[in-house]
Amino acid sequence: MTEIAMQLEGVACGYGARTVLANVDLSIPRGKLFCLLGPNGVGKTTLFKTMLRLLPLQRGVIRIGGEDVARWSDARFAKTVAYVPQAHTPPFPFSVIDVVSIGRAAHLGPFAAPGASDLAVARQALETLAIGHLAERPYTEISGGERQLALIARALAQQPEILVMDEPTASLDFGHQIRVLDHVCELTRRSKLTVVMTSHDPNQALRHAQSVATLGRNGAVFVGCPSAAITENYLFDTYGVRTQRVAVPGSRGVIVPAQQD
Ligand SMILES: Nc1ncnc2c1ncn2[C@@H]1O[C@H](COP(=O)(O)OP(=O)(O)OP(=O)(O)O)[C@@H](O)[C@H]1O
Repeated sequence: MTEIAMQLEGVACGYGARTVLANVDLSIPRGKLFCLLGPNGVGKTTLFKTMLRLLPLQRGVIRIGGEDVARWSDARFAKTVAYVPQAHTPPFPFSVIDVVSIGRAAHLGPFAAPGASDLAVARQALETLAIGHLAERPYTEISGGERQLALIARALAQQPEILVMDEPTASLDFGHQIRVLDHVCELTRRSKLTVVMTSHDPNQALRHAQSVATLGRNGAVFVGCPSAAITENYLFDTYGVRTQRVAVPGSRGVIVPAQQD
């Protein structure tokens, strides 16, 4: 039986009196990569922020390991769940290694500074993503893609059980897109890390995810294996484009725009 890392039951989320998604039920399997697909503005980030307790839950329950997280302390939640937000512009010129070391905060006592072992974990996270050479550079003076990689390194340095990533590869070059997702997939197998991410690329979900949730324009959620969830009908209904899946040996295939006559 599949073990569930995170469960959403009848979740409603939104801003103030406005509800963006009204009734979401999701079971996110432990030790797998779970990808949420959906059009712009449908509510993916809003749902993630609610799952991360950054927005108040309007209705429903969110469980981790079967426990209602509303009862968890912030410290326990921070040790368990790491978040890679969409790339942002930082206010202060911290060095990259300082930014990544912030990921260790959840493991330190109050007011404690990162020690040598924490810095080693942070450096390892940078090396893993092939950006060790940026360690001493000011975070404000690196490229958008490099900043995105640093935020992923910060989340990896946190050594969470659940890694939530909102469009983690949006500003990454082709090679980094594949390497970052290959690496987190490897962590799902090796360390039973659970990865929950959004993407605008159905091929990314096909290649890397074991489970996919598709959000329709009406807020309807379908969850299944990538091949069952990412159908030509879903892509047409959601994005208004005709596609076809082309068979590629050794993979789940590749989705391409359908030929226009
Ligand atoms: N801070 C906010 N206050 C009020 N409404 C917001 C806020 N942020 C987003 N929204 C609205 O909530 C809805 C869902 O936005 P959200 O950012 O969750 O969409 P998304 O699916 O992540 O989109 P995208 O793929 O474009 O990133 C949109 O209508 C958006 O305009």
